Amino acid sequence: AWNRNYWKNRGVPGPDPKFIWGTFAGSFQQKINQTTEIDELYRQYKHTTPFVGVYSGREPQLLIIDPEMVKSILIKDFKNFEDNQMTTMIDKKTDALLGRNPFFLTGNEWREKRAEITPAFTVSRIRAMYPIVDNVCTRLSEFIRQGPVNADGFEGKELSAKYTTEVVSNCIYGIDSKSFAKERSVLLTMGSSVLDSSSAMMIYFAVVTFFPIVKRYWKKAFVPKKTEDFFIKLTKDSVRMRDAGNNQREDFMNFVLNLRNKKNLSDTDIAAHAITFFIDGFETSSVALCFTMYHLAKNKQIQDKLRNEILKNVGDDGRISFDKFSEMSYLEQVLNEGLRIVPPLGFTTRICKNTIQLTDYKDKKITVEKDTVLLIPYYSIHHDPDIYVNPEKFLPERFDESAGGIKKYRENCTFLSFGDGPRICLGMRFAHLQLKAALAEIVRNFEITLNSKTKEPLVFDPTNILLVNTGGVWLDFKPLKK
Ligand code: HEM
Repeated sequence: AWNRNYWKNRGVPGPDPKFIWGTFAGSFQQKINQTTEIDELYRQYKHTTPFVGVYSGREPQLLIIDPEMVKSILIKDFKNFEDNQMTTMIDKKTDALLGRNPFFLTGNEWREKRAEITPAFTVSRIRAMYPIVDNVCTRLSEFIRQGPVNADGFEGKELSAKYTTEVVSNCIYGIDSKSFAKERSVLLTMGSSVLDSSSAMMIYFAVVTFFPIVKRYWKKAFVPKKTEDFFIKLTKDSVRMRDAGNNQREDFMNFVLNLRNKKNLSDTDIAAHAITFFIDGFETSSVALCFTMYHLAKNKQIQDKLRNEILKNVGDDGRISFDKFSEMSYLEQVLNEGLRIVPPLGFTTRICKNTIQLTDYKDKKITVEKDTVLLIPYYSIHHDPDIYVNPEKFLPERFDESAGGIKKYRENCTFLSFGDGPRICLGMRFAHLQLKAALAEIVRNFEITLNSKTKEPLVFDPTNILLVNTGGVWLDFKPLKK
């Protein structure tokens, strides 16, 4: 029988669950994005309780509101909350590629894979990859200059995905994926099909929350076989080319191949490392680029101020050198503000490894059982007026050094676009570089304006796990004189 008073009996406040869906009726039925549903609860319960009792289907979960508690879970008391909910959904045998991605791994396996891949993102590796990124940027602006297919603007997310796909394919596979064409490239189609499985995932979640036992017998493979084969073949071809002595460069594949020699990795291991970069990096980054351009289009003054900074940093060869990116402080603020106002991952989950006790605002101790899922509301924290003044406004200056920069937000664990603690995003530095390079390229060559086809206010697509505007973000790019 379903105990719908689970939280009430424990003295934890929360809305009454609906008969079938529990708390998140809108997202289960794919009518409302779950981040939006979580955000409504956050606003409703903030100040009254540090955590809200919710139900995902029938499964009791806890939505954490209190920032200090968020900090404990992600950082201070990490050992009790090492894993996210996805780690319980993926099976290494059925999903060869996702089953080797740190995001989906637990325990020692997670530690090992994470440690294996971390050195791929040192500053010196990223510096070595910069010429590749810079080359993709020149092709990006050529592509925009040719104009959209019809006179009705570019869709920002699709344009951004062309860019991030091209960066990834050049940095990993050493191939030009022909993303900058009117049609979708094969790689972009295949990459999207990895993530289109997010709909399949939601159905699986729904079944599993009603009948948890299913999880033991039915591990769903989220990556379609065709997609898996495509990426394994692509990797093998790329490895063969490298082994034959062609295409030697200090990119991501070069790092993985050195690793192979040390650790005896199989082709599938290599393909999995490569696809980690692809899956975890290409869509999150394209969401970030898309919404940052959206806010620049809506704020001409900010766009002009940014353009001034960028133009001062262009070298004699018309390009921007790697070191300049760490000197452009306004670009950094704009990017951080873009990531704050729409963190591509709107929330995350953590699982209690042991039974724990949490204290509420009346100093009452609440027992939280082992295996309970905790929801950490990244988007809501970013839109909390007690944390960010005027949270709905795009204000890069809030991150100005004279106001304490981003440091104070990081220290309080209130800037969470990349998560925090030992599971913080592995690709953060790389994401920063590729986003800054694209923004610098676009803003110095074009004036970005909003196309009236964009539906406002923004409504996050209920079928996507990441935050994406329903109907797209349509932008126009007016070429500026050189
Ligand atoms: C703007 C772009 C990006 C955003 C917003 C982003 C966001 C995130 C977030 C929020 C997490 C932590 C999830 C959690 O808290 O549960 C994460 C983890 C991760 N990210 Fe990113 N990411 C981005 C780009 C990238 C790139 C480019 C790569 C790879 C090259 C990457 C690789 C990873 C990996 C491997 C993890 C899992 C880490 C672990 O569980 O140990 N990400 N990312």
